[in-house]
Amino acid sequence: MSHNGIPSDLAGALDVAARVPRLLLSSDYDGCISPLVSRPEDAVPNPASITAIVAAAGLPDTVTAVVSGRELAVLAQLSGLTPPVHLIGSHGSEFDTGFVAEITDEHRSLLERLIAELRSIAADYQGSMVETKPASTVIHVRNAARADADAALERTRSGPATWPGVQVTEGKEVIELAVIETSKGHALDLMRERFAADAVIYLGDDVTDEKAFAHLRTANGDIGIKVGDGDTVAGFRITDTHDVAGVLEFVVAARQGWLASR
Ligand SMILES: O=P(O)(O)OC[C@H]1O[C@H](O[C@H]2O[C@H](CO)[C@@H](O)[C@H](O)[C@H]2O)[C@H](O)[C@@H](O)[C@@H]1O
Repeated sequence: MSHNGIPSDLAGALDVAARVPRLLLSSDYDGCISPLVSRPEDAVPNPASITAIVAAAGLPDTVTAVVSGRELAVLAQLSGLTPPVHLIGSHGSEFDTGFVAEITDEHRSLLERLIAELRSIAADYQGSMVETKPASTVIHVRNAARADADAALERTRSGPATWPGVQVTEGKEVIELAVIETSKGHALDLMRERFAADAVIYLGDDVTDEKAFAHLRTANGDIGIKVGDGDTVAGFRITDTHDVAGVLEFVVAARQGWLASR
């Protein structure tokens, strides 16, 4: 280990990435900037991570982004982050300019049926609940007894998750059913191109973040950092949200030092 729980190989890679002409520093929200909690509406960000992201956004030629599964408005409210930090919601499909794909009446009608079906499933399993977003709905089972949680998830998998036109994402004690395709990887591609970033750093903890890791160009200096356990294609791993703050602070300090020395 070297700095703040950051493995030394990761610290070395971050030190190189911090010296590129144009850097995109990006992260997932839940499980990275905020610890996972029982109630989604209580997901408060780690203040150290917020301070570091805001500091990075104020540096020359440094773009910052939070790419979340959350609805954009909720992400903005929970994180408290504002421009120049870029917020991208709905698993990479919802920008401040709107959704990357049009949400049609047909999509909205399918979404209404999905919400009704998930609510009917959740009603049968104490502790489960349904979250609604503009292009998707989520069944949450974190607060249900294990057997109830498993049964609710299985009914979702074998029921509404099989309906035509439904995009399924399994996450941490959740299954999300969307009516449009989403990809954090495409969101990173768009950001990279828009800001002509020479390197991209991305931190994520969940299955949905694997699409982001898969779009990184690690041979060119991009860095993917998996937070916590689980299979991943990311090149590096750290333990928890405290380490996320450590990584963000490390990048800010390294880039400030490099910028000052030029
Ligand atoms: O892409 P993210 O920013 O990580 O968002 C993914 C999902 O996060 C939320 O659910 C997760 O966090 C909750 C609060 O800590 C937790 O209770 C739940 O079990 C987790 O799965 C959010 O509610 C979802 O809408 C996001 O898609």
